[in-house]
Amino acid sequence: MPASVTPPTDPGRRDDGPPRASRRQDGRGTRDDSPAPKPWRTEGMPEGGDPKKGTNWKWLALVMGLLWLLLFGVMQMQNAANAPREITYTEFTKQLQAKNVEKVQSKGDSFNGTLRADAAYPGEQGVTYKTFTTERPTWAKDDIDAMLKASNATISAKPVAEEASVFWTLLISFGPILLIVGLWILVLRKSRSMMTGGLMGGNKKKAPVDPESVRVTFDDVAGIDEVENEIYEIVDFLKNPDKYRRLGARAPKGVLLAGQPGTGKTLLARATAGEAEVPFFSASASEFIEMIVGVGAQRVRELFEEARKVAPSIIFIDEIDTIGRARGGSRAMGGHDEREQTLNQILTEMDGFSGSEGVVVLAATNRADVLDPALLRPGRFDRTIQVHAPDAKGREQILQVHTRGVPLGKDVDLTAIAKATPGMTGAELANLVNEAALAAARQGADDVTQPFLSEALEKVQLGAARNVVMPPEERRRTAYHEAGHALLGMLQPGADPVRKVSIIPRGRALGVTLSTPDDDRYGYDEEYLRGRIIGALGGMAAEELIFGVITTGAESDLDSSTNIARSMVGRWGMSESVGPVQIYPNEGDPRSAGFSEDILARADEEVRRIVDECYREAVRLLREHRDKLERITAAVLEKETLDEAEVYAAAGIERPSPEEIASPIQGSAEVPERDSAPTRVDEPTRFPDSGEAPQTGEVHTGEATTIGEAPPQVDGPAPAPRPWDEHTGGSHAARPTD
Ligand SMILES: Nc1ncnc2c1ncn2[C@@H]1O[C@H](COP(=O)(O)OP(=O)(O)OP(=O)(O)O)[C@@H](O)[C@H]1O
Ligand SMILES: [Zn+2]
Repeated sequence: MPASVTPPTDPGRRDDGPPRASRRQDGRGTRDDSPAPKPWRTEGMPEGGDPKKGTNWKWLALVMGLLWLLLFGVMQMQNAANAPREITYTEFTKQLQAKNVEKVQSKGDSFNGTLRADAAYPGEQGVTYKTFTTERPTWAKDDIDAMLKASNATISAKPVAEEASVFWTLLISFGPILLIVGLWILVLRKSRSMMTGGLMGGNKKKAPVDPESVRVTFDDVAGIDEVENEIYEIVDFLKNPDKYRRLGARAPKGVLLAGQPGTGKTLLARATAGEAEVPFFSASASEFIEMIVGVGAQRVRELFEEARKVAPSIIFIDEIDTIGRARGGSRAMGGHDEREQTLNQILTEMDGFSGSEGVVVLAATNRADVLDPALLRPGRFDRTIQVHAPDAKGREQILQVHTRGVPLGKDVDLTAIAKATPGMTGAELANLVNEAALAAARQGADDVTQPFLSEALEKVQLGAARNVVMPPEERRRTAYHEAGHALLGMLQPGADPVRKVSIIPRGRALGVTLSTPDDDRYGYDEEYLRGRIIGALGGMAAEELIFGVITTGAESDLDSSTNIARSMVGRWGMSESVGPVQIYPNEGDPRSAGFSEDILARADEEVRRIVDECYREAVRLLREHRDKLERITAAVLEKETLDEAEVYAAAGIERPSPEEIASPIQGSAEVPERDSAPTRVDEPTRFPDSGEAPQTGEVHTGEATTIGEAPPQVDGPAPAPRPWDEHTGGSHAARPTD
């Protein structure tokens, strides 16, 4: 059976095949890419309730500075007009004799005073003066007293001209100091916000988003009703806090949303805020971390501070695992200290507020299994809500939500699309609709008809076709390779039906075989898994059978088959020799989990044995059914792409009925989600990078875990996409063309 091309869903697909690429093209709310001063975004802030009062300092300083400059200027002008002029004693006596001196004040031999009428200032053309100062030579023999009296001047011992200038004097001496202090505060504030905000980017402040325009409600979230129900309690608390407070109940402080990417965790968090009509602060955990130790913690502090100011409110922290990994875990972002400090700050903040404040922290992760247990303790994220990929009904509802604003053709059958897309997440479905709408727009169509949607689905599932001409020999080899996958997929009892075989090059793949189940499957038995391995090796087996050589084209096939075999042995207890123990930990080296070299070596042997057996079986089956292989090859060479009916017809095999496929599974395997880390091919020992595994002490019932309908288990094993999802399954990597 062909290793199926994925419903392109899973978190960490390794190849760069195109189905993955479009995950983030959907509208992701109000996230924007412009540099923001704080690493979080806010929505639904009450009007005028911008808690960033601090920035007022800037204005204060600016205003103060301007005011001082203004006063200084005025003062200068006044000085220019009214400043006492220094005049000669001769000029003074002249004015006295002219009886033009009104007031005089003297101290010792210096005089200053005011004239009755402006007088021409000697020595400067066209300049007049009214106030003056002068110095009386000590040897002067004139009778100044008599002269003053004769001139009828008022004589005083108090300063005349400077009376008014006390204020100015003060201002002159303190103004600059005030200005400097103001500037200093401004600079301080600025540098602090640079540290905590725009260290790496600009400092543009983002205005709080208009509450109306961003309101997302539960109407926008489809197909995950059971999760909505769980979260509704929080909405209710935020809306009617008194109802709960009266009974002494506290709101949950933290809720962890766990689930693979694109399942709508962010959307759900926003909708929670939207439903409760409270401000929404969102940040990605990785954005807290910078190179400078302490910045992350500072940012966390500020975020909580702001959220508290406008409580009730919701804080959403995405990708919490980037900082919330168990301490000592590897692959942490940023420096170790920085990560830990940031995490500690989050824990401190959460400890610090009582639930009655009304700040609820929602966090999202797709690696709940690697989180630091400290995060999950009571009073922190003590509630985990599993958000699963939707089932067929859910997918249909999601398609409905996303086609609300799309004019659909009459022929569009959303139910059929939902059926054909097992494993796809909300984000992928949103993207599917968008791709179809884009294609329709490109062709100038009036509405989005079924062909557009089918084409988009093919593009999303298989990848966009590449416009290259393959050499005939290469094409033939690819045709046999894909036919091998397809035929084995059809021959395996209970395998997922083959949907499509194509030898049109897409992305890195030269050809693709797609097979998906009729219904969502949640668990897999050993036979089925072996069938997957046999199918995955079918391409390579066909090449060896027909051409007698093996090419590099089977790389991703080997990758996926090895991965399945490893999980069977090391995670799902399907090897007698190793036994029902889980020797491959979620992360890191199994040696560190305390397993002996001996058992690990045995596991390696077992993996080898399983893959060998499957390969031999693949070659045997293809040899036995060579006629069918030839017919499929001929058909795909002729038509390039075969759909389900065509490929079964070419092989002369009857398509299995849904009952045959979806047989109840005994002792099913939990299929883990995979880790997002790229697997290094050069590693001598590769451990399955699988994520969600049954927790220690967890009773595994062996029943298929359902996605969607079943009440989500809090910390139980999460059903997940197939571990081989990350590969374009039946497709094979491009061989070097030369
Ligand atoms: N249940 C759903 N109903 C409607 N739309 C959905 C649903 N799930 C996902 N989507 C669509 O997919 C988009 C992306 O989903 P979202 O960002 O919430 O996923 P996520 O689980 O938070 O992913 P990540 O783990 O990468 O943060 C949403 O904006 C929405 O358009
Ligand atoms: Zn292949």
